[in-house]
Amino acid sequence: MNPARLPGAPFVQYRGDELFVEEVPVGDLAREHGTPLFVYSRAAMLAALAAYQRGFTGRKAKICYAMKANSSLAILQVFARAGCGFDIVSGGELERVLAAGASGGDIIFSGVGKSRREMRRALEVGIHCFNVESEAELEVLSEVAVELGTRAPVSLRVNPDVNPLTHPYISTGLKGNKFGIAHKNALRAYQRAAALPGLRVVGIDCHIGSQITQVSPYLDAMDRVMDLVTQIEAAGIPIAHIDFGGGLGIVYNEEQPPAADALWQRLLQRLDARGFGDRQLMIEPGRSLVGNAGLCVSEVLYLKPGEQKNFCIIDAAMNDLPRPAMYEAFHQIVPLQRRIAQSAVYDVVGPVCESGDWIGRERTLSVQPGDLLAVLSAGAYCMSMASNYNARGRAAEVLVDGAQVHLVREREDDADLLRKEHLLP
Ligand SMILES: Cc1ncc(COP(=O)(O)O)c(C=O)c1O
Ligand SMILES: N[C@@H](CCCC[NH3+])C(=O)O
Repeated sequence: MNPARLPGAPFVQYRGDELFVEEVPVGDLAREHGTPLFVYSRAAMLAALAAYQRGFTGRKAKICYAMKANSSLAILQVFARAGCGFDIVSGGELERVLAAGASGGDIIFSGVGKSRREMRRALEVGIHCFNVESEAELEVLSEVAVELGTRAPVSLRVNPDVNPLTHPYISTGLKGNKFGIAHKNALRAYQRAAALPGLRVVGIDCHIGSQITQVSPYLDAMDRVMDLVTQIEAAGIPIAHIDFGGGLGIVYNEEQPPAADALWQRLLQRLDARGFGDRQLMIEPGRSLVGNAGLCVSEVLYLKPGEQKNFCIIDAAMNDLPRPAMYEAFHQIVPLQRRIAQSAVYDVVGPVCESGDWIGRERTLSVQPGDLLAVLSAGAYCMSMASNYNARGRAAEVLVDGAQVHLVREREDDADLLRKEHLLP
């Protein structure tokens, strides 16, 4: 049966009719570790990173993995060991990335709602900079830094009002979004930052959205950021680095996003043409580094013919794979063992008590109860958004490295779920 390779799943392929991740049959992993089970390919992550590194050859650039995409410790370790920095959005992410071996100087801190406690801790560990998202946050950060007798390095996240041409829930750089400081107020905010006693301006930042599959929104945002840098520097405030955020899309179905190196070739041409090519650059990719490197294995529990539809009920659910419920997102679903047998059209759903608990709609599958399925492109925004809804423990995770398998997260059991709660007297 062909094709052996699956679109959007590098390092995942059929050998004969059996699905492998790198050198390992995925079915063996499910039998050993149970389901639902996330499986990641280390080689796929490093290949995705290498595309960015190629794109920046000969440039001053720092790749800061946006760890919200997948903050499992082993994945952070892979990127830390490969020399990445990290984009974080909470004190929890800060502690995780430090635990995985990153150092403070490799970390940038984004997010609209940083608390004083989070700011203090980030200053104590010497992070590279705060991406500040409002004028009010500038004031608070300055106060916290003064209390600690230091100056906080800041980069202001500007909202360029550019449409990233993606799902509205994951657009962040439009006027109506909560993120960043409006383009028209940015100069004023920089002047305020430069005057505050606890701040040191180091850069400018912008991130317009996620799962972007076209180059033009990046070019538009870049133009607006470069216009601003010119204005801010004319006002006497030097900008040491420019951060263009993340957002590059991946293949879930039939998308055709540019490769990271091709995208950056285009963007660097524009930067060079405008005389900004020798600046220190930063980027914050998340999904494009891990999304296609992971899959989730699930067992078929029941087949349920309905009046209007057939349902294929699997043991993974919206608490494990929230993207379909949240964004009507598409993930490919393939069998671990291909077979020539009669197929039918199913809605693939989980056991959670919500009609929104579906993983795939109208999929043609040849399945029986007990079969194993793989939900592809599940490396980003799946485990990191997983929940315990319906008192379901979160899945286990394994990382495949060639023929080696590492269990990197154990399955949460019922005792784990009860641990932090107290009965009334
Ligand atoms: C500030 C910031 N940087 C980086 C990212 C990473 O985005 P993506 O996973 O689309 O690359 C996000 C998420 O959209 C973000 O909010
Ligand atoms: N969680 C979103 C991406 C959000 C990006 C964070 N700003 C997704 O799965 O597509």
